[in-house]
Amino acid sequence: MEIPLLGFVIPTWLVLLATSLFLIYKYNTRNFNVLKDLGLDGPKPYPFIGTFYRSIQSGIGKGPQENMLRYGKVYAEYSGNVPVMVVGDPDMLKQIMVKEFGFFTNRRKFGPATKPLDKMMTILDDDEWRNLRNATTPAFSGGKLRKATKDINECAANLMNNLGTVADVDATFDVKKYCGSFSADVIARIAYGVDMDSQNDPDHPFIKHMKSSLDFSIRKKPFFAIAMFCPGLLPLASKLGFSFFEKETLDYFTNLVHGTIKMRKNADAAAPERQDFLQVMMEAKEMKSAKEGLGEADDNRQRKPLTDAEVLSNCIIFFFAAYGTIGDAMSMILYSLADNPEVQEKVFDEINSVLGDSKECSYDQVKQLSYLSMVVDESLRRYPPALMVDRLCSGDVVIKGYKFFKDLVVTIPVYALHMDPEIWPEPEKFIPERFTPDKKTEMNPYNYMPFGQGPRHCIAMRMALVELKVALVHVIRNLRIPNFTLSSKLTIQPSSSSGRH
Ligand code: HEM
Repeated sequence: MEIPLLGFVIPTWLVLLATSLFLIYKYNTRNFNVLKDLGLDGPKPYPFIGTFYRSIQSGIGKGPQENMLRYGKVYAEYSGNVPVMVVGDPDMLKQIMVKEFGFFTNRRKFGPATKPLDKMMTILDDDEWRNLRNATTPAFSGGKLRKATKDINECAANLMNNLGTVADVDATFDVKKYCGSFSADVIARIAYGVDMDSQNDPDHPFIKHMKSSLDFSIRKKPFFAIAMFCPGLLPLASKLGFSFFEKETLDYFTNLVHGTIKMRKNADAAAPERQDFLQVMMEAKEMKSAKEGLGEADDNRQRKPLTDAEVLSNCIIFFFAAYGTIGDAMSMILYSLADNPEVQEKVFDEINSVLGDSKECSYDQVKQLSYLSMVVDESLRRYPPALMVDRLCSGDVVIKGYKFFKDLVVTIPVYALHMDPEIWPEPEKFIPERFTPDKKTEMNPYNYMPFGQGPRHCIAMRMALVELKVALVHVIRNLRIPNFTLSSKLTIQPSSSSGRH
């Protein structure tokens, strides 16, 4: 059949195709005025990809940095066709992350959650999240961390020995792999009581699975590209079997966790009771410790027992969270020290004066390393492992004249905040003195948030900081780092040639 139009005869299939394309286009761009109507400016969105092309052009962290300079501290982005309000204004962030937390408790979802990761703390909502966070917070108390410092020291000594050994035979090597393994060994020991030693075995299945999980190239992770460009297609992609993680990887971690739980249950009843993360989770499942150690997010609601799925999901996610973030943070601190030899020397001197002859760094000594602390803070400012965090709005609320509505995604551009020249003069420069104790007291915490902010900030923040500092104590005390390229290849001079002992 053919349709006459303006003197031309057009085949029906062509008319149907054009109409379908037009309707798809209209459907896909239907939200493009939502934020404009609320008075927000931003880069021009395109059908299907929204404004994500800006991040591809400039880098995931740098896109918002450039946009903030151009459109101001509150502006509009589109993730595919999903409206996203980017907020870099510290007063508004205080409202969103703390004062109006009730409206911004949850995070954005990237597609349907799949087993065994469907109950991870990072993606749970509202009361389910609160219950889990309250149950697990006691596992990260100061007392537990103090006890764990011995294990952290042993893993850090192992890291230093491995870096020293590899530096003797190989001028350049991938430092992130070693730092990530260090962190994985720490979490395996202090959270699950397992002596994993992935550092000494580069072919350890843990490392293989972790590396493949954290490879976000489009070839390896088409699901990631779909999540960024066309989030609307995620349910379909999920049904077609696409996922962030390979099945083999999830099976590996499931077996690892189940094996550890089984071992723990079969353990000698006379053995001293463990106090680690796994024990806290297992007790929360039995409701044994419901009364003690109420978490910071606790609002006295009825505590519910954790389910098997919650225990499994969260045991797995802790490995992922620890490997990627600590590996990134530690590599970038070592890079900063190599790039600033005078800072490295100062850190070296401070470590020696605080530790004296002691081989290990105690929890109290960690607190005395004030210059090292400034170095870590500055490196996390300059190179935050999490470039942005987000919140999902659950209802209508007005903050500083801006209207937020249900299901609006709010992005907090951490990297852009940390690189704002109004707050951090010469932001590209590595200057630990930005974080002297006095300056830290005066600082607006909503301009600096490598671990997020408010009740949903990183649950392991204190542990991560102790881990990083203890690892640095062992490495810097014994090895000099003269060279480091940003392709994450580090050159280290071992103690024999550097004169460090
Ligand atoms: C340098 C290391 C680390 C950095 C920079 C980091 C950063 C972050 C950030 C930015 C968030 C989001 C906070 C927010 O939304 O306000 C987060 C959440 C989280 N992190 Fe970390 N993290 C680190 C290490 C770790 C480690 C070692 C673990 C586990 C042992 C961990 C477990 C988690 C969990 C479970 C959450 C979700 C908290 C919730 O939703 O309540 N992180 N982290």
